[in-house]
Amino acid sequence: MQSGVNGALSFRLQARQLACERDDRMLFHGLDLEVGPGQIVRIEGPNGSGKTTLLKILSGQLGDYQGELYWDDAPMHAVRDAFLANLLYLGHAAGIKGALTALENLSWHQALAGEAGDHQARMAALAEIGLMGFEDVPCAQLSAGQQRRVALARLTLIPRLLWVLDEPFTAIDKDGVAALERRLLAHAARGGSVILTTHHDLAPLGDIRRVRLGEGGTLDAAR
Ligand SMILES: Nc1ncnc2c1ncn2[C@@H]1O[C@H](COP(=O)(O)OP(=O)(O)OP(=O)(O)O)[C@@H](O)[C@H]1O
Repeated sequence: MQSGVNGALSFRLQARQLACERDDRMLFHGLDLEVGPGQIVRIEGPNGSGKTTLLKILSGQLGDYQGELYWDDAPMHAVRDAFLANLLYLGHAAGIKGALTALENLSWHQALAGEAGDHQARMAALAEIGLMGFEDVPCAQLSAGQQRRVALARLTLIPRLLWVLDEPFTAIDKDGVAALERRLLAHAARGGSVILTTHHDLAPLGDIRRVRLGEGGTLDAAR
């Protein structure tokens, strides 16, 4: 597996026969999934069907499930650090600290990711996401959509092959949705991959695959 988006890429996240139960209810079972360079996978399903739970399992945040995860054909537990070095996870909540400014939040996230980063790059990322002029405002004073935009600036600042995005379009306006769709496609075109959930009706996102979680643990996979 190569770790640079600009290099020749070959990586693979595989899930085999995943199953997860919550409160005596099977969210999903028998789930096989494979994601590699250039692919976008959308996890679909009604509220409570297990989409967030699945994304957390796939991003290594939960251990209480059945089945196996592999990164580049190696069991996840054996290559966890290498996997995490290639992962960018954006959760359902924006993950922004309200007391910090947009710039400070980005510095903080870069530090957490082990990325040095610089002021100029952060300013450019905020400009790209439409937040020029708001860089020194405490995020608690930004709107929900602006806070989400600060979170999304991490996609620019923290280079990772695999993006796992839980409802990334939440609170984003129409232009922002279109810009994020373009960004996802561009990431895939450069050889990255995306696993996402969204309740939005998206424009066709290239060669997107869909995995649908249903009530009672049913599972459909369709293109
Ligand atoms: N830590 C937990 N402990 C117990 N039950 C949980 C836990 N986390 C989630 N659940 C339950 O698992 C089910 C699936 O939750 P999850 O958040 O994965 O659904 P979702 O498909 O992402 O829903 P939504 O579309 O509303 O975001 C829900 O019924 C939820 O109550």
